[in-house]
Amino acid sequence: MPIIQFPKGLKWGTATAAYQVEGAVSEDGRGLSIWDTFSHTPGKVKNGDNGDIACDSYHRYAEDVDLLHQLGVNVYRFSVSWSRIYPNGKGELNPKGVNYYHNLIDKLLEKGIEPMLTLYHWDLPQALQDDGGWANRETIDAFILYAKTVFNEFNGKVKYWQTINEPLCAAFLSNYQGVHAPGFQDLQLAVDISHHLLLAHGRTVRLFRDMRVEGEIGTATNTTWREPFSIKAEDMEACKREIGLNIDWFLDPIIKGEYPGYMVEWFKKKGAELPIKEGDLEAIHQPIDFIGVNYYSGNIARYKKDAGLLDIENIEIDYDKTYIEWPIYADGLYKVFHYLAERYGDIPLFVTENGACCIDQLSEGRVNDQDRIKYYQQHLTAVSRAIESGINITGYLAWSLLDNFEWAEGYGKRFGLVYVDFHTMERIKKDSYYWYKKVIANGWMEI
Ligand SMILES: CCOCCOc1ccc(-c2cn(C[C@@H]3NC[C@@H](O)[C@H]3O)nn2)cc1
Repeated sequence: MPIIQFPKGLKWGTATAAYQVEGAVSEDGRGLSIWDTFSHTPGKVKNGDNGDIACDSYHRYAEDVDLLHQLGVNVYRFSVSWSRIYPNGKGELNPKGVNYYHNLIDKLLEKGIEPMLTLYHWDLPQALQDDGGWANRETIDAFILYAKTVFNEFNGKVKYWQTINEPLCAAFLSNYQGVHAPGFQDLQLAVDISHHLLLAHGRTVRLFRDMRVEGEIGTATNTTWREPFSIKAEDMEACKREIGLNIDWFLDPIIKGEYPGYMVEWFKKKGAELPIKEGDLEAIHQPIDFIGVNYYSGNIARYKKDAGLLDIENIEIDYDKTYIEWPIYADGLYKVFHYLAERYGDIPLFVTENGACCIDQLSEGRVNDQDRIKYYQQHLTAVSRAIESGINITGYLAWSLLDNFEWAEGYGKRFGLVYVDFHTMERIKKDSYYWYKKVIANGWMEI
């Protein structure tokens, strides 16, 4: 059996997000978020699922940290619920909310696990949405107040920070496709919000530097790969647009100080223009310490007139797919790494999400998820190939520690290394948990 070796200094961990695991949505002063509103709106989430209880991690965080400790990780990525800290998004601070995250972080540090804190993982306080949400530039000011509070509270304890998780989803799935909260379907709105999210990111990084907060700050970027069906220019351009919307649209302004011209023109053709004001690009263009890479899937694709936002169609050849219907395309992750390095230079890349949704059958207290193990083997091989090729990859976080609330898909789509019985909240380690534990302990894997 071939052995794939990983560098000794590679960080290993898992990731979750507040609304997907915490529950306790009305406890200890937490205010409503847009995902509370959205998930309680009939027809928005499969099976009418919502995050009211989720994995009950608000009450079971010590148990979750024990699972992390037994797994042997050295990093745990979680997000802070903005509306636990500021129930109305701004104004009165909620000390019980702050205290919850001190307890979680202290428990992690006690077990020798580095917290990676995501400031925004899609759960905008509903009170701010009522004032226009991310479409309103004043929401950026509220975010800066919230970020300043979090920096002040956890500086010195937290060493890894991420600003906004997957701005593509927060802008376009939420305001163009309408499949995520708050559920609008307006391209100009989505483009405006993508710009405001980048402004919030840039001003937060500036604040982080001005406050001399300890540690490193970075992004959490959606990434994907599209291999052109042919070398025809129209096919190659279509694939560039899909990759470009995920990566270039969000990372070019941060790292290059400008939007990708070909995408600006594309959106203009579709009737949407960027709301750039004097000084915006300078505010966004702040040096970051790492690019957070979130990767799940890729495909072969070709140009198709008027197909979706980008005039592109996937060629559904018989790739194996995960249970959420995403093709398994590990070579795409390898291509993404090289794309990022060629476009942005040697900025450290930290895989902050990668994982598989599988049909997890619990039988006699065991989940034999060989399909998930195979997915991880394939994608960790891509990580090793890239490192061997000289790409600066510093960490890898599996999505996710726990089965959790997978947004509009609800609880039926399980990504966890740990199975959660959502009736009893019992946590049951899957076979992939034991496999990942061994990879972390050994620093190598068999394929
Ligand atoms: C305009 C074109 O737009 C099409 C993009 O369509 C999608 C759909 C879904 C995703 C998607 C979903 N996930 C999993 C979550 N990541 C964060 C964590 O909370 C996980 O639950 N990652 N990416 C990306 C893009």
